[in-house]
Amino acid sequence: MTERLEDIAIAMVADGKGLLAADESSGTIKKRFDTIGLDSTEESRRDYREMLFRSEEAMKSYISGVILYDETIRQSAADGTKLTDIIKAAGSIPGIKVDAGAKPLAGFPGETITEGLDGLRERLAEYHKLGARFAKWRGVISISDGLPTWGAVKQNAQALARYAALCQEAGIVPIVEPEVLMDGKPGDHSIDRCYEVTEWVLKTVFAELYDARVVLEGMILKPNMVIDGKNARKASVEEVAEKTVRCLKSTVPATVPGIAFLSGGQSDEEATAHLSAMNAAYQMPWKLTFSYGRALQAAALKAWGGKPENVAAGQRAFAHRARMNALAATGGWKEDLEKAA
Ligand SMILES: O=P(O)(O)OC[C@H]1O[C@](O)(COP(=O)(O)O)[C@@H](O)[C@@H]1O
Repeated sequence: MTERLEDIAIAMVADGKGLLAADESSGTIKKRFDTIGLDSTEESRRDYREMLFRSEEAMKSYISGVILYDETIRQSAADGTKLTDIIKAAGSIPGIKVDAGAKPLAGFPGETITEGLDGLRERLAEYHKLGARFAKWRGVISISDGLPTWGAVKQNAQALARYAALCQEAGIVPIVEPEVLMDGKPGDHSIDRCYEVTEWVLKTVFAELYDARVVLEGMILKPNMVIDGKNARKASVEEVAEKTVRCLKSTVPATVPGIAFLSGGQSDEEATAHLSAMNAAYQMPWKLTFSYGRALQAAALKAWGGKPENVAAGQRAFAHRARMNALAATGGWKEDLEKAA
């Protein structure tokens, strides 16, 4: 039976479910493990991710898909079961990060271009065999005086579009992630500047997707929220929700089935509150859910602390955050639920 891209995309944003971004590259996972004083080794990375994927209740009820890293999609659990089989057994879909990271963009000081297009067709064919049914590529846009430039916005959008077209050719749903950083340097930009840049970036990305003949029904968008820079004042939850929804409505075609936000350095509860406020207050043509890395994992990582005896505590922390975000995906999260837990 052939799997239709449209059906995979719809399943990825099923009601009250969202994506777990567990695709930290080696450098990023090392940074995360440093916070709990744990060495990043092939085994510790496996143990950590196995703990998350074996959180049965959370995976079955709240997580529609998991974004994996190249190492993880090939890894097996301590008992020899493939990690992808654990994910599938929970009714969740394995996905894969296929970009090779953001590298300095020649001629554009302070800006980056995401690499990884060379050989991508062949890699996608292999990932499909390994069980991946969706992929992810992240373009990174920084805000500072005079940045971003048109050159960087355009080149990142073109790379995202070429990646997305290759994914669809391979029967893989592309998650298109153009991230306007909130925690870049200096990070003191206002929410209105974030709005302006995000709108520009999304308009450019959808123009490039159109030129590349990407089928919008078979993709998911992973954007940043419209939010103040990390070192600026903090807008209210209502303001973030209103500006984010307005920006998305003016840039994202209604045929896109779903939008799954990145958390980008927001605290766990902020990321949940913002998502819930959008879903509670606005009518939208697409599903709005989460594809969080840090905001889904930070509490679990801390509770686990790299110790086998803390696996159950880590899983409880993960299940709680997954449930809170699943509620937010339908607008039903309340602050009291955090306190009660
Ligand atoms: O290691 P990388 O490639 O820099 O990716 C960083 C992370 O950014 C994300 O795109 C979003 O994560 P956050 O929700 O933590 O911002 C994840 O999918 C990914 O793991």
